[in-house]
Amino acid sequence: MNGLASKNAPEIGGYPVGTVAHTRAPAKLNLFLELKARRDDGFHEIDTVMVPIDWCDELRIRRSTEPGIRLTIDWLPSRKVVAQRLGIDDDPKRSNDLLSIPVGESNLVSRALSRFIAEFNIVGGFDCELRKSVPAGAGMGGASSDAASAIACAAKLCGIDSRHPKLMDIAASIGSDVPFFLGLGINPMSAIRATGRGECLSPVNLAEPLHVVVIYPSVSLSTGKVYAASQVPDEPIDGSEIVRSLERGDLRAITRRMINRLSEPARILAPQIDEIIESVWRTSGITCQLTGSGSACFAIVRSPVQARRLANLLQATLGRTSSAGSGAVIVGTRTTQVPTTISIQ
Ligand SMILES: C[C@@](CO)(OP(=O)(O)O)[C@H](O)COP(=O)(O)OP(=O)(O)OC[C@H]1O[C@@H](n2ccc(N)nc2=O)[C@H](O)[C@@H]1O
Ligand SMILES: Nc1ncnc2c1ncn2[C@@H]1O[C@H](COP(=O)(O)OP(=O)(O)O)[C@@H](O)[C@H]1O
Repeated sequence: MNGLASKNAPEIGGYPVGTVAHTRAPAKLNLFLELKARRDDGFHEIDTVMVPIDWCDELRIRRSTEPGIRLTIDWLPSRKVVAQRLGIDDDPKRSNDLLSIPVGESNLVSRALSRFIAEFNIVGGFDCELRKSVPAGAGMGGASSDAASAIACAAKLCGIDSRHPKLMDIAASIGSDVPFFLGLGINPMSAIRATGRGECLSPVNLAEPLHVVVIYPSVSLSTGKVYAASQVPDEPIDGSEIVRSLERGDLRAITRRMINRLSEPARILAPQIDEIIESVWRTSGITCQLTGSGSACFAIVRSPVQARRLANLLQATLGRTSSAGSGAVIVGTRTTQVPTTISIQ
């Protein structure tokens, strides 16, 4: 028990009941993603280089005496505004899948916290407020990042060391990308190379932050379906070259070495991706690439000013030309770090 416990609060380890941990859960981009082999357990051996970016969900977790997890979800700045940007109906009854985030055990926040409670024999439970900003099914790892943030907040609230090895086990059991967002043992870092099924991590020191424009069309893709439609190449490309370019800060070389082996299956499942890539090229002459299993794409630019300019240009063009007749969320942002700060209230 630490010295912050109030006199009347039940002592169940860590901070007292009622304490709230608040954090921002960043999205990620895959600058490089190669498939090395298909495994017998249904997963693929991959070689990927990921960067966390400053486009974040917000998560507040409160310790409670009541067992179990209670989760509420809302969109930032509001469901209505996000629906407008995507050119979709915001009425949950006539709903579309794009804004429907599962509550209950299929939400990775709930799943991660349930595992956490079981692993550490925690007395009581957690009340969670998740405010989504990162689109789902975008290849930006929103759900994985939320889960990692939930684990990190719960550990802090319960007085468990952030480097406790069980936290990594819980993370890996929730999803291949969750260990990356937990940032364990590589604290703090700006990029990471992940191998295995995504859980073997080694830090990459970016020479300088990268400025990016991210474009999310009104379509979400299932990671499992995209992997299922993918092909492992006969001669996979190695990620070491792009790692060297990132560490040198050579933007031209970085852009030249970016690849995503999941692009092909994702483009077949969602033709909007081609439209985005072509539109960015036509507008700016800059290479645009899919992140993860899609559907979001990104372009690396030289400065925040160029990011703003390109984002504005794309906002005008993509809305008009989209074959789906719908909008897109376009954000100019930059790389950030994981893990992010957790504040205690
Ligand atoms: C493609 C990537 C690239 O960073 O990101 P996203 O597009 O999901 O953000 C990841 O490999 C996704 O990791 P994650 O989203 O955690 O996937 P998981 O829940 O572990 O797996 C979902 C499904 O994708 C397939 N899968 C996932 C990871 C992997 N290395 N090989 C696979 O074949 C499996 O069929 C698995 O059942
Ligand atoms: N906290 C969460 N936020 C968003 N989606 C979630 C969450 N928990 C579970 N999901 C489910 O996981 C799916 C994939 O989530 P996400 O990580 O956003 O996509 P991706 O794997 O493409 O990066 C969503 O479509 C949704 O059904």
